[in-house]
Amino acid sequence: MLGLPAQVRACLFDLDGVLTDTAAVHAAAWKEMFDDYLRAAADQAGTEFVPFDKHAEYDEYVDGKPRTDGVRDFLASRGIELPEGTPDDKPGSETVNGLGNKKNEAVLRRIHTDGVKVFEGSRRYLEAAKAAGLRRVVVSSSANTREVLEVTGLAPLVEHRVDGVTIREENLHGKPAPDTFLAGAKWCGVEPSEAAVFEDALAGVQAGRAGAFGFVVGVDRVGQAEELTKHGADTVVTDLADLIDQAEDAR
Ligand SMILES: O=P(O)(O)OC[C@H]1O[C@@H](O)[C@H](O)[C@@H](O)[C@@H]1O
Repeated sequence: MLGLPAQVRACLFDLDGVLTDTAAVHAAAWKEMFDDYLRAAADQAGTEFVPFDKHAEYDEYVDGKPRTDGVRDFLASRGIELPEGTPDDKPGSETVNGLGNKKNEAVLRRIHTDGVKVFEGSRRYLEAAKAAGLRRVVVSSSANTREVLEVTGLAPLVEHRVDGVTIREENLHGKPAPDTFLAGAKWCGVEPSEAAVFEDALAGVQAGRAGAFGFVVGVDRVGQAEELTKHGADTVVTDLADLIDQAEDAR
């Protein structure tokens, strides 16, 4: 059904880059924050400023992960370790939370000024999944999931959210650990083998593989089909509507 194996009863959708065109918005906000930090650090140390690469470094160290994991993992790749701080640290203070808060200001500013675009093929897929009686949960690392689902009008198509707020409140491991997707399947009352994961991030398909889900759909928005397959995708599409079309063609 809908391009999924017959045993699948629940769909676990990532948000940024799968349902909404917000992966690039996040990447740009990360770059703005990291470049300010790296430039100031290089000035202070008298070393060369090496900017954040919003494609290669974003995909490898940041994409799909909870905010503080993204800060920590990227800085570690540059040999930098900062104190954790606390969630209410002033945006821009030199802690993992302070830098994360600054990135959040940047992403919210961009969301409010530029708006959020929904991938129409994804809206069509959500509607088809609802009509087919499949369970529908959004599983995202973003603490801004609720707001994004509301401003885009996708909220009524989604039954439940496991997001950055849930991760913090319930102390879950973020992607690439499978915990958030497992929580989504549990909420639906299905086994992981009866759930399909839809992901555009390498950390996300990796979580799908780690949780032994019934099917992992890699959504390739940036030309990384091969990497998605290597990290755990069972199939790769460029648009969720392709799955509907493939299923119709196969009839
Ligand atoms: O900073 P937020 O909105 O809580 O989002 C955390 C992460 O959420 C993921 O969905 C995005 O792929 C990442 O780019 C983002 O950094």
